[in-house]
Amino acid sequence: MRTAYTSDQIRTAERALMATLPEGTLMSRAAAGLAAVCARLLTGVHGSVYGSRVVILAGSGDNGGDALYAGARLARRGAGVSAVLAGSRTHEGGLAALLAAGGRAGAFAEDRAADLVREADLVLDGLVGIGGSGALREPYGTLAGLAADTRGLVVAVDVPSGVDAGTGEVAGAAVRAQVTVTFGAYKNGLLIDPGAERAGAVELVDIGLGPYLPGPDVEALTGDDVVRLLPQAGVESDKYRRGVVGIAAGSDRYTGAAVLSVGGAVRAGAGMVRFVSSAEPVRYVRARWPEAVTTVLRDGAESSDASQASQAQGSDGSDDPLREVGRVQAWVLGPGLGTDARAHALARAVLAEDVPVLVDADGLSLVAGDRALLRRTAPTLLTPHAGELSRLLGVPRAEIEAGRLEHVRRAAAELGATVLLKGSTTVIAENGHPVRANTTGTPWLATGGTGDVLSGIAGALLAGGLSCYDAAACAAYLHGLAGRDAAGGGPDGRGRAPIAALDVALALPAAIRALTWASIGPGQ
Ligand SMILES: NC(=O)C1=CN([C@@H]2O[C@H](COP(=O)(O)OP(=O)(O)OC[C@H]3O[C@@H](n4cnc5c(N)ncnc54)[C@H](OP(=O)(O)O)[C@@H]3O)[C@@H](O)[C@H]2O)[C@@H](O)CC1
Ligand SMILES: Nc1ncnc2c1ncn2[C@@H]1O[C@H](COP(=O)(O)OP(=O)(O)O)[C@@H](O)[C@H]1O
Ligand SMILES: [K+]
Repeated sequence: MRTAYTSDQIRTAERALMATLPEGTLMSRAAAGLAAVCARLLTGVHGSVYGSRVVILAGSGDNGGDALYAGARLARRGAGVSAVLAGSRTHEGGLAALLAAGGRAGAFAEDRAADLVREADLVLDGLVGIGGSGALREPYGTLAGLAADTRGLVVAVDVPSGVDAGTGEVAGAAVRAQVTVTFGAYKNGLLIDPGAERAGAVELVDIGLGPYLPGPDVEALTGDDVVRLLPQAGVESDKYRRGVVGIAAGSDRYTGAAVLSVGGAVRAGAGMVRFVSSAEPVRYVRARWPEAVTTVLRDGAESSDASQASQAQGSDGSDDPLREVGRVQAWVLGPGLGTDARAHALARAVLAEDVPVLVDADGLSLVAGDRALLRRTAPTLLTPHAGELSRLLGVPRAEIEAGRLEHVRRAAAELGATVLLKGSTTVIAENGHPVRANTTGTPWLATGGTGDVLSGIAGALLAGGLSCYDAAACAAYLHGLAGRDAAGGGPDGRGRAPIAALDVALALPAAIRALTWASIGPGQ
């Protein structure tokens, strides 16, 4: 598990640790770790530290201090180090160390800074760290812009300047780093977009903070965590014990969503999928996924697919749309369902069942219009994208995208459900737990229908016995991994190409296999 913290949590832990150490020890550890990473990167881009050009963007606080001390270490190894002093003041010890090591420093002047940054092999962003707040003020904003034009690498110190360390929010200009060297522990903003995307690859330098950290504010599953949580097939398994997932999805207008949701469930390892819908989507689902057991709903009544079951409309004339469907351990409700009266009746019936229900897409619109549907005893997992959450919370979509952490938490609290907010970083909130941020995925997943696949994956895991919180996090992880694998290729697997949603479902077993192999190793 990767754990992350707010700035306040980090500061409290740092204070407790500092009280046990001679002054300056932590900054010295931080600078040593930072310099070691920079030396490795410089060797990669320049061939050696000696003779390389390093430019430090130094702000007024300790973040600038870290950068200046690290710069001193690099200067002693023969790098040409220049610092642009951008703040109203400068960390005195750090500046003295740099100058003593042969580095140079000068106050910010735009033309000079632009020339230095452009020609640098490595730009060290020490403008602000966890002490930053709000949009970057000048000249920091200008320097963040200049860093984008360097031909060298940009390395952020602790967090990319302009990224809110506690939330990942970016209020204006922000540094975009290839590598962020962070101290003591991950900060939330390194795991959640837009901040995560600005951070690039994150390297954690241990400064001894571990014992002083509280429970995390945000966490991210690793591949090993996912393997440990995933339901396994064993000798005692049968299709019922492995978990039957019911999927109520699709309409005559939207048949594809149903095919994709069922595909996600089939390929993620459901013991069995029971699919309920009107005639058209049932036809498509049966053609693509013969594994699914289907039930056709017609005109307020239902009749089962001739190949799978008998006539559904009972002699008692009951209008329970689920009466003939058979038992399931969890439901997926919503992809392509429509929002008409019949969809509403089906939603009411599914949400009345005493099993976990995942609500997605049109199911979320129905719930937004009738919150009473969420008054249930069994757990509910909602999987909105930002637009859907905007309707559920009555908050503009842009605000949700800019503040994903705040809004996913608020949704879980207000709606009394587990909430998985989709997007460039998928985040999952459940009251009383750290928010989980997903670290897999690729922007190529931004294509119609991939969310439907996700609903099926999570539904299969719910039916397999995982809690909403674990099912959501594992599904997001596997979905991201399968998306990446489907988009990837080429000799080293690092090529990227457009994908279709069905590719994600098809890539699932191989992605799970590779993950399991990596986690438990061959021969287990
Ligand atoms: N504590 C520890 O044990 C350890 C801490 N460590 C390091 O210390 C870092 C935290 O240092 P910190 O507390 O000095 O804050 P920091 O991030 O440098 O910036 C604060 C200054 O920035 C400014 N400023 C703020 N917002 C701004 C904006 N939007 N736009 C422009 N300027 C803005 C503001 O200054 P002012 O406005 O007064 O000029 C404020 O005073 C941490 O990230 C890590 O790198 C490591 O050495 C390990 C041990
Ligand atoms: N920029 C992005 N980077 C990574 N993943 C993304 C990005 N944009 C969207 N996704 C993922 O793609 C999926 C899209 O789901 P959704 O918006 O419900 O689409 P649809 O309704 O067409 O199925 C989600 O899992 C989401 O997290
Ligand atoms: K920084």
